[in-house]
Amino acid sequence: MAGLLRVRGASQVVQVCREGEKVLRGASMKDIAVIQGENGRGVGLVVDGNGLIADLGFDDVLDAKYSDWSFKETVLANGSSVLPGFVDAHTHPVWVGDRVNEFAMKLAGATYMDIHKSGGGINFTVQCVRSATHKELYDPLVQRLWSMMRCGTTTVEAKSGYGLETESEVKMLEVLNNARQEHPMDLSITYCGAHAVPRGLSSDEATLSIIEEQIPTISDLSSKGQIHVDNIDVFCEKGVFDLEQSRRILAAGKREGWRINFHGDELHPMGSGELAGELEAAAVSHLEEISDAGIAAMSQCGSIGVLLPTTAYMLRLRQPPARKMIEKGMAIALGSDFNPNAYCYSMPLVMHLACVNLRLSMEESLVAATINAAAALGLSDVCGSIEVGKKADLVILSAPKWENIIYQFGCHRDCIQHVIKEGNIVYSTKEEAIDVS
Ligand SMILES: N=CN[C@@H](CCC(=O)O)C(=O)O
Ligand SMILES: [Zn+2]
Repeated sequence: MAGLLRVRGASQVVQVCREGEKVLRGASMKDIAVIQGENGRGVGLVVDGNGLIADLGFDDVLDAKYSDWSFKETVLANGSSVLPGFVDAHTHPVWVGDRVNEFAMKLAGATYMDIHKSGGGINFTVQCVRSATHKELYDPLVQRLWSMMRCGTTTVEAKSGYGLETESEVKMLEVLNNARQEHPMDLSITYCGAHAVPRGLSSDEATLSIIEEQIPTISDLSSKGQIHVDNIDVFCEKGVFDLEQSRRILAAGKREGWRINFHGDELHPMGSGELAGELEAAAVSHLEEISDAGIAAMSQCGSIGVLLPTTAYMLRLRQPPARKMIEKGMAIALGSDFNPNAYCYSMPLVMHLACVNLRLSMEESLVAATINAAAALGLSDVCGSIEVGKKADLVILSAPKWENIIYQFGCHRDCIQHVIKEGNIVYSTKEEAIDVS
């Protein structure tokens, strides 16, 4: 048999879960599955010709079992830890136009909405994206996907939302679809035409244009196989789209078969958690201002809270009540929220912030950045853990204990040795550890 990859000599393989769990809640978030090497016996795994995990365990056992397999490559993990590739459950990676000046404004006391109202924020990016060509959007997107991959991310949710009218939203979705074909990163694509109210329209007029024009056009293009959309998103926020407008837009997206995954309860309590329960949303992001009733509704319907510690940190917001969510049995995931307001694509840094500011343990952070983030995107049957039959999406560290990827904050460049996507080595700082046969 011909396999794609053999990884051997690791100190530990951090599976995260091993019983085919689709999502972890409550106390089970603390109890991650790890195969630990012992007494000089290394551990590793076998990847089949389709890039899927065929087996894992002690090297001597795997060597005997797969002695008649040949492998395209072997990674000698050399006493280091192997983790699942990270899943980033919330990003805005398609944009042009520099907004570094807004950081100084924020440090001087401006709020997110002050910047938005003064002509900066989303509407500034919208202006730049509307006048950009396909290539001008595609090239930086691809660079950003590589940057994310070098931080260990192998699957990412990616939104449109800087077009806010049909032609430019379609352009953004086309750019994302092209990247999905051409880049090794797995993308879950989200239509976010309700990211802001475009200049010149009221929020009611924008709602109508989304429901009567944008969604039908995108739906038509997807039924012709020209673009693919996985999720629908709305920025449900005071001064943007209110609860009723959000309900109408999300319900219209749901009728198209798109998964509901929206921005809610970020700056003001909007009742977004409760709306998620009513619409059976797959996920809601931010949730700094979620109510107790919202937590109960999301726990009840299995909707996943995607927490974004970079944004709460950058904007000095109240932190989302992550401990309460876990106690109440609500599933939580993590995302980087990479966008021109919060310029961070590093999931290791996101996990670190989640530990310090959201008070998660390192195990809970890892679960939220792998299997639960995959669940938020409906992908936890194919990625998010190291289990037989799943994609061989892996991060191999330079350290023997996995916790280093969170502890060594800002140091992922030194801590990550190899990133593997479906059995192919896509990034490596240690070429000499790769044996090509
Ligand atoms: N809150 C709304 N959207 C983004 C910000 C996008 C932007 O400022 O460009 C977020 O998730 O943080
Ligand atoms: Zn966002």
